[in-house]
Amino acid sequence: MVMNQSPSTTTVPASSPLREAIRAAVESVRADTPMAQSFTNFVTINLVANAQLAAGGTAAMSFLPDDVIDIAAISGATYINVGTLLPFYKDALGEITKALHEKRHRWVLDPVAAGLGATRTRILDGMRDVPPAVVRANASEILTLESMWNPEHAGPADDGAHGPAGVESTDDVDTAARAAERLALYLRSKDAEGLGAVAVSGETDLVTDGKRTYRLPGGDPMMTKITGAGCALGGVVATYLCVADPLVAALAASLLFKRAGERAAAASAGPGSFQTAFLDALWNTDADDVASSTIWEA
Ligand SMILES: Nc1ncnc2c1ncn2[C@@H]1O[C@H](COP(=O)(O)OP(=O)(O)O)[C@@H](O)[C@H]1O
Ligand SMILES: Cc1ncsc1CCOP(=O)(O)O
Ligand SMILES: [Mg+2]
Repeated sequence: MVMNQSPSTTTVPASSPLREAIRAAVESVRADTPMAQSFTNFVTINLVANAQLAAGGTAAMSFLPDDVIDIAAISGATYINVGTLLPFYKDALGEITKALHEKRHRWVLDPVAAGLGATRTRILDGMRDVPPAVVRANASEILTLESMWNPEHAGPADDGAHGPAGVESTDDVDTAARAAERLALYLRSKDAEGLGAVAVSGETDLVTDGKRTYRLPGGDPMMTKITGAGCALGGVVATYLCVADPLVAALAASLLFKRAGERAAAASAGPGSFQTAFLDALWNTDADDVASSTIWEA
């Protein structure tokens, strides 16, 4: 489906500091091969690592708190995903996120299935005071996490929200726009440098730092027919976070995925070949392709 531009948005000009920053992030990852470690779910862990490599970075997966905290010292950023919960996660994630916050080490959270089950809620609630630099999630997860974390939560501004979902979204991206902006402001209020961003994925992605909000059309519905496109996107946001600020990292990764999804759909015949084509497309999509993408500013 082709998404039309809303009359209330403008297109970010072809030549702009934002596009230059996105281009620089993509080039810098290709040139410097930064490492972003992950504590992620065991369904999609392989795709996350391969996507990070295909974007030009490197990967390291770990689940032992001491190890994750030690690796943070040589990792440009960390990716944390709560998709598949194991008994030890309850204590491990609290210990890790507290240490990352104390070290001012930047990390990305994918709150997979936020709102589903008391244990996941307890784990995410435990991150409220030590939050990440970037939250990357689908619309339902953003709506749930924002209402859980933000003391300024404005109530029913997100009319039409469907509440907690499984790993798939039951809400559209626009429904979560205000919540994403409030969540981004909350992240920034907790960051030592006042930086933070939220990336909401869907048919048209939304990326915001709470003050500026961008919409990124494109991609392909086939991206929802493989497991882990969202998780891999979170991992690649962490890869870009090694070299760029949270807003630019979230934009660069989201745009790379949109362009790669389009290429992969054109080159594949179904979910199996799409996943392979998608990794190839991440590898073959260059900084020009990413930085010249359509970007609408709200
Ligand atoms: N209907 C769609 N059309 C085009 N791209 C999509 C669509 N749905 C999701 N995507 C893309 O797929 C990737 C994963 O997003 P999403 O499926 O929302 O995440 P999650 O797997 O966490 O629910 C993102 O790059 C997003 O832009
Ligand atoms: C199927 C599944 N179950 C727990 S985590 C997970 C993967 C979710 O991946 P994504 O959020 O990228 O769709
Ligand atoms: Mg997800």
